[in-house]
Amino acid sequence: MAPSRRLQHQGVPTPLDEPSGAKKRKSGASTNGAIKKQRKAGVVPAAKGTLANGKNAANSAGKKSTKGDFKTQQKPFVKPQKKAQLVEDDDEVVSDLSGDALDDSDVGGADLDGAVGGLDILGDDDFDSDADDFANAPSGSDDDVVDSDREVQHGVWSEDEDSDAEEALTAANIAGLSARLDKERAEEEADAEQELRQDALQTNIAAADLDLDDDEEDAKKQSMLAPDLQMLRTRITEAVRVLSNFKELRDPSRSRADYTQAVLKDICAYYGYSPFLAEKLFSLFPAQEALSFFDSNETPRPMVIRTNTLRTHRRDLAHSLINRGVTLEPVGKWSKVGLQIFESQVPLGATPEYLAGHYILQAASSFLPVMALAPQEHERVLDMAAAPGGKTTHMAALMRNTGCVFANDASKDRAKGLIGNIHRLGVKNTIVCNYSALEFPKVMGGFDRVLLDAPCSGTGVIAKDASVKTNKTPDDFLRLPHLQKQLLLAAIDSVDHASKTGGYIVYSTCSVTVEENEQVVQYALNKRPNVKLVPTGLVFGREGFIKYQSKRFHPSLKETRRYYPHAYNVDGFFVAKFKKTAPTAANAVHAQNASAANVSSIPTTNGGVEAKTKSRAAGNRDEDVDSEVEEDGVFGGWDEDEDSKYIERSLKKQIRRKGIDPKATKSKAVQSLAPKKVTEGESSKQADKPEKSGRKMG
Ligand SMILES: C[S@@+](CC[C@H](N)C(=O)[O-])C[C@H]1O[C@@H](n2cnc3c(N)ncnc32)[C@H](O)[C@@H]1O
Repeated sequence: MAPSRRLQHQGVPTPLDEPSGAKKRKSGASTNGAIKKQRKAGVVPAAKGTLANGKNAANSAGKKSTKGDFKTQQKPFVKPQKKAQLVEDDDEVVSDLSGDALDDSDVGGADLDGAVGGLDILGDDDFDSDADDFANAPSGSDDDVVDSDREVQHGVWSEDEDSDAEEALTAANIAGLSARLDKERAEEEADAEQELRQDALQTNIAAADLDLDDDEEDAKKQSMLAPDLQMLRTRITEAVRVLSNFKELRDPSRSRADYTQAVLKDICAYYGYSPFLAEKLFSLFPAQEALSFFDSNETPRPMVIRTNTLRTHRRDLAHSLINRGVTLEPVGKWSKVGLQIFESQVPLGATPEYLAGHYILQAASSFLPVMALAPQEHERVLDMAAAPGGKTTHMAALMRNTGCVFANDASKDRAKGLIGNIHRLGVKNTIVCNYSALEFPKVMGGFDRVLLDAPCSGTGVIAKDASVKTNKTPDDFLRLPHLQKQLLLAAIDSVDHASKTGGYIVYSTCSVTVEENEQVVQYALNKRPNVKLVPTGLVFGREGFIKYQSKRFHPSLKETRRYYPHAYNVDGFFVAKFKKTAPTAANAVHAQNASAANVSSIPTTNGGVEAKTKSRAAGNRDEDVDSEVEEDGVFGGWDEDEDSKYIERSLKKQIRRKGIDPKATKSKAVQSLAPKKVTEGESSKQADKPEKSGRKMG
């Protein structure tokens, strides 16, 4: 469904197209075409070998056939007689685009950009929903450059009169897109044929036997290549149909569990998930919707760029890029700064506009946490896990480079990318720091707002990294939530409840699991009665769960928002917004310090750094994990009754990681990190007020 999806605005709920998957896999040839197309789009294929024929079903969602779908869905294109008249009133735009703002020195120079661009543009292995890989941005024909004349360039594009302007822009681009799709289709057919030949060779069918001009032969070969896919899809569709109307359609000899088990087995084979993850994700939705979710994970999301309003206006950026042969349109009415890219003749990470910091490549759903946080001018804001800086730089733009953003990340390597983006985008109100965020608010507190865009399993961005399908274990869904809970408490404790303008915390992940989202939020509500959930202010998104399997969450969890690829055509995401109403109690701070001491950050390929739970009893992590499960109870709890001996040991390890010999500095270093006994008054000072002697900034 790639092309039709790509024409949808992101964020606007779209009707589900359930049987779409069934349409997708009519033949081996279309499957091959789909695989090829996804490779072009830079999608990482899932692990091979999950299917009986040795092919990877995971990334072959039959996009080829959707070319036809796209055409039939579109109204016949009529070339616009008049050039688009665009009108814009950009709230977020900084009106003064002075020479200073565009000063080359702010751009950070080619070296820096070159060094950093990799993180932002060429993607990184880590999980970061912002770091799209546009190096493979498809290049197309020349004939789709639309309206490069001055009338369009000097038009004004109004957000408030959005529909006209958006339609005009869309129409202006659609001709090029249509032509390009035709060309792509022809190319894909050629590719598909080529791949069919290769696949046949791999499956030991003699190349000489292949006569692809012969229809009968062709059909025979195809059925030899992909019979299992067709069978699996049919079985999945049928089981889902029964599960959706179980009373009426069930075979009386089979229970719901029988059907579910069977369909999960087929889902694992068809899409390439581990049984564990397939079940976890399947259980989030009704059966039919789960299928849509799995299907949508096979389709790359549209490329999106965020206009840097510190440097330019969206309309100007759009026109510059259109003139370079980029086909684009506004991402949707919900954002004033996003542009959705359909096609580009130039690598989007190397345009002059990119190098001058006029935009950043950023997934649409990554806008949402910052929009929910809504940082205000002149505030003091903390971004706890900031690299590579998509959200930090968005915050700085909303704050119009006033106030101060502390952009922290535990990974030094990723912090380099963060610094690069800050320079390239002309951000001047930000200080970068490199702590484990668990150390806040000890490092610094008293913030008006804090964003915790937490390290997570990435189950919302499987379309970008199919390895998640197989590389997540049950242990990950204990360790990550453990870290997320501790980070969230640290975020809460770092906020000034008495802030005149703020007092807010936003928690977000690019994961859709309940363990990493509602359970973490519920944990924070349990541990910090001085916060409450408030509306995110986001205009779309599904309500968070207040009930999931045997778990029950506080009714205010309805204020949180879930984002799904199949529902909104954006990466899977979760956003919760808290308001802090009072200082954190002294005993809670003490407990937090003790608990945090038992979580250390270790580098991983997933989000850069993640938690390693320290043994709380006998140095055995499994025991520790088990005990957490017991303590978790309904909401996922945490026991602060820690053994000081182990806390101290953990603190020493922290000191060692900082390159200090704990023996040499024993008393001082350990004392400086160890939780202090404080009175209630002192505690609130410590948690809610900034420390004057902040360490290691910049
Ligand atoms: C989802 S990414 C953040 C993406 C970022 N907010 C953005 O918009 O570009 C999660 C980040 O958390 C960082 N991280 C992991 N554990 C951390 C910790 N204990 N303290 C601070 N940062 C941590 C990782 O290095 C990673 O960069």
